[in-house]
Amino acid sequence: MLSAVRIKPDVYWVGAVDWNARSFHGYSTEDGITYNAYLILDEKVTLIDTAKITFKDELLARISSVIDPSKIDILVCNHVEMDHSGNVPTIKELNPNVRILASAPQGVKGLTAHYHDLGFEGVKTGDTLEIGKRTLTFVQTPMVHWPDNMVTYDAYDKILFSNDAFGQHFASSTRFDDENDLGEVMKQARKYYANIVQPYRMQAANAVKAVRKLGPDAIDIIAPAHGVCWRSHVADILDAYENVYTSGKLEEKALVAYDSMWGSTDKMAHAIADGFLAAGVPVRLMDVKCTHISDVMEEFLDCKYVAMGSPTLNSQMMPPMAELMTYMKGLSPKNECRVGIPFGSYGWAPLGPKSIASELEGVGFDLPLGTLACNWIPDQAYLDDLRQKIVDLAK
Ligand SMILES: Cc1cc2nc3c(=O)[nH]c(=O)nc-3n(C[C@H](O)[C@H](O)[C@H](O)COP(=O)(O)O)c2cc1C
Repeated sequence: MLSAVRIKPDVYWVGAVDWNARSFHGYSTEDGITYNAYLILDEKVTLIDTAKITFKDELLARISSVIDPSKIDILVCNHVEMDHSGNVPTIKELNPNVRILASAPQGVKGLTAHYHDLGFEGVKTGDTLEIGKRTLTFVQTPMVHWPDNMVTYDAYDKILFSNDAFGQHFASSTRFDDENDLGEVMKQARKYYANIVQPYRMQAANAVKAVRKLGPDAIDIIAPAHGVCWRSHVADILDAYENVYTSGKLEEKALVAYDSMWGSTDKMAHAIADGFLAAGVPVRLMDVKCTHISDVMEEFLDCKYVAMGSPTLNSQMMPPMAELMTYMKGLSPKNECRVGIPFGSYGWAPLGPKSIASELEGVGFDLPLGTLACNWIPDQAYLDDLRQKIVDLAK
């Protein structure tokens, strides 16, 4: 039976677990997804967020295990995206008098565009709403991940309903960080940041500042809209957001991502990786034929050295590399300290590696070695020289 999960007295997780989701708008979700909604039983019964429309039955079954869903008085919509708002019309149908709150003006505008005018009410940063013994405080967090995003703080229970911030795509049968392998949860939190929140680094950093402002003892639980709730590792996830994800600090690490048709660019990739290892720099080598672009971007997040390689195919780079370049540009990882190493093989005109170079330059990379283009198949002397160039660069 699908039941609600109590996360504090009178506060329940009533979301849905999408065990089989393997792609979320192009992001690979090997561990599945959850759509988290939270129910607060107070004088005014309040629901925070809903779930994707296809999980209507699961959402309603979990709510029904504690209360008749038509008794929901207030629905707080922290984010317009349909994985959270998909069942807003469902709740409205069940109780036409429900008050539906979203950020002003973007949340109200966005919900109206998605579901027509259901009488949405706008709230702004610092606005509060008494629902009984609890008072909810709203803080707008624009662009974490859309312009409408906001978080809701419940000071009575010390819960921050953070929506996309601090989320992870991680389906599990338990609802808390400490009930799961922390390494796996942190890895998914990092991948989530790298693929969803990264373009809005400053806004995410501001959201963390707003959380810090609440004070060191203000939060028992961070309850995001995806993945598990942070209870035992609140400090760890705040620290990761502050000091790793949003800090812009780069580690002495290297990523080598590439494609190859006949093995020449692959040989170059291995020589580059060997060079980094010889210089004592940890490296990850990722052939994009067998590595998803969202995994490449997770690795990319705090790498100082980024080597990207492609042979030349019909005067272009290989399409899987072009896909990665487009995706990387969208995530706008501008960082003037990042070192780019474009490389690849060609037959008669090195346009594959050259177009990689111009894409890397376009996102602000420094290219100290220029474009490393090899005509046809690299021999051992070429590979030794390439390896040495990397050693010299990294040292
Ligand atoms: C379908 C095809 C199209 C190619 N088009 C070009 C091209 O437009 N310009 C060029 O310089 N080389 C071209 N080449 C040659 C490759 O770039 C060359 O074989 C290179 O060494 C392949 O590197 P790889 O072993 O890493 O795949 C082409 C090769 C193939 C198979």
